[in-house]
Amino acid sequence: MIMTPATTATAEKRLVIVRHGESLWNRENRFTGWTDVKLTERGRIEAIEAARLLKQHGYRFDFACTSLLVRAVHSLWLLLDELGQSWLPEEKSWRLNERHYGALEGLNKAVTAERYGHEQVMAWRRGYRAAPPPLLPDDPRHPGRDARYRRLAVASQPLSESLAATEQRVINYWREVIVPRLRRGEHVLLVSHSNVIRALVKHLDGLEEDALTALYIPTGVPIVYEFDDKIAPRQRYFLGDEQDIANRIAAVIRTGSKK
Ligand SMILES: O=C(O)[C@@H](CO)OP(=O)(O)O
Repeated sequence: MIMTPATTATAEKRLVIVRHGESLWNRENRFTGWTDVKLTERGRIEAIEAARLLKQHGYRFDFACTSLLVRAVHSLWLLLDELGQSWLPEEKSWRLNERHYGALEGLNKAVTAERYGHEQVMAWRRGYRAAPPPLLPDDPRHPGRDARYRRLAVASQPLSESLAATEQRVINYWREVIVPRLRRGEHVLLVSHSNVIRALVKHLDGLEEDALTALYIPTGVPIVYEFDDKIAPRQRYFLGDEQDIANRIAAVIRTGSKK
């Protein structure tokens, strides 16, 4: 992904993607997935700082979307508040939820690597086809037991997801909700999760599966996409200070080793 200064805040068809700020389980280095974990104070500040950067460069939005998980919802609300756009129409969708990490949710990533081996854990975390071990059908964390997923068809309630499966639902959302709005010239803000953003970037940039192992998404850094009339990406860049972004990416790469 290239990095350029934001000189085109008024581009006609634009999507800005922000990964939610640090969550309690990001801090503790635990697999999170569909577990609904709150932001840390640092995570709240990251969301506010992302909004300040957008504001400073003149970004405004017509529509915002996020997942059904509070770390993303609260990040969006903090962003909109700081942008002075809390009135914006917004939509929450399970399709923008983090990848379901199955039976790994709650486990420390470094401890899991000791138990299953580093290679296996990296295949689950950064590979494309490997799905983590699923939840058992009677697990109290089964999505069917959670009120927010009650209207979701049983076949769509995951017990674990590979990145490929995550990509499918994310692309459905992209095609059904975001593309029509971009075609109308709307500016869309999407606040979501690491693996949702990796899946969407793979799709938009036409990345090969192999390239995914090196694709890391820092928390709270706006990723800007500008599109042509056919909604093909014309430009994409991180917004912010290059060194700061490099440090944040390095911090994400280091996750996995902290107990
Ligand atoms: O635990 C998770 O839900 C995700 C994001 O924090 O982890 P990873 O980056 O390892 O895919």
